[in-house]
Amino acid sequence: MQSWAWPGIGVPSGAISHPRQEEAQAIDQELFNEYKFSVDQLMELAGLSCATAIAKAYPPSSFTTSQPAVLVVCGPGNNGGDGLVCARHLKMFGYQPTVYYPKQPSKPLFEGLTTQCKKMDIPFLPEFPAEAAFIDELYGLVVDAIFGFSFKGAVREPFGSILSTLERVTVPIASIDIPSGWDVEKGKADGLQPDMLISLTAPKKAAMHFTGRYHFLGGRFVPPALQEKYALNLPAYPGTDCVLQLT
Ligand SMILES: NC(=O)C1=CN([C@@H]2O[C@H](COP(=O)(O)OP(=O)(O)OC[C@H]3O[C@@H](n4cnc5c(N)ncnc54)[C@H](OP(=O)(O)O)[C@@H]3O)[C@@H](O)[C@H]2O)[C@H](O)CC1
Ligand SMILES: [K+]
Repeated sequence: MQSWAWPGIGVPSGAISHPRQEEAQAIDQELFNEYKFSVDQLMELAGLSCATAIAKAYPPSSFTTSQPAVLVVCGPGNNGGDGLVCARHLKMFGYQPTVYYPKQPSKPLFEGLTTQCKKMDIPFLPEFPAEAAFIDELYGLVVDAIFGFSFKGAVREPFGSILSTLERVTVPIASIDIPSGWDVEKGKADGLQPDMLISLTAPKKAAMHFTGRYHFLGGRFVPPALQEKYALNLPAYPGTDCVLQLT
């Protein structure tokens, strides 16, 4: 299909920008404070982008498990919220998602997203599988929605153990925004090495260290003036698509 841009968004001639951690957080804050988006709005678009990118890279027919079973691991912040939205859309798309959500914030946004998933018969695991082999046996894909662009420092439990198990799984991992455990700018050579990365808004600096097969851009909600202010130089999304394959 031919690519075209919405009026007002030029097709950039240079390379896509890779914001640093502080820039990514500043863009996020500006979307909320200056542009008056609500978190729920952007999270819905972010999570839908993730489910859409996953459906493009891993259609249900590509699964070798008896069902297109997906384990979605959610962290305590907004990256985890994107994971919950992604799980709900995956279910709508015909996948069988299961969620693991060990640190559930008592905030209406996350409680609402959790209820929505449960009412769609998406199971929540009470414990994380102890062995990577169990994950390989039961699921054809893992969605990593543990940490996004606010991750800092050494990983604290229970996420350290979860990440060390995920580092040993052999089924593909799709990371939302940042591979969890990675420094947002420097990456982590001995950390999780996902097969897919879905960068939201713009790929963060760490994305330059991504070596997996599929890199998608999602979160098609950044107004042109904000793209220009931060010189994001985003490529044009194809037609009305909410995702764009970068590699
Ligand atoms: N503009 C956009 O593109 C949008 C992106 N979205 C998604 O939001 C995340 C960023 O969300 P945020 O809530 O700011 O942060 P995180 O999800 O990355 O993580 C915050 C929580 O993680 C805990 N944390 C941080 N470091 C560690 C660590 N070393 N060990 C354990 N836990 C850690 C932190 O805990 P605290 O105790 O420090 O509070 C937080 O609980 C972005 O990446 C996108 O995925 C939005 O959905 C929409 C807009
Ligand atoms: K992540």
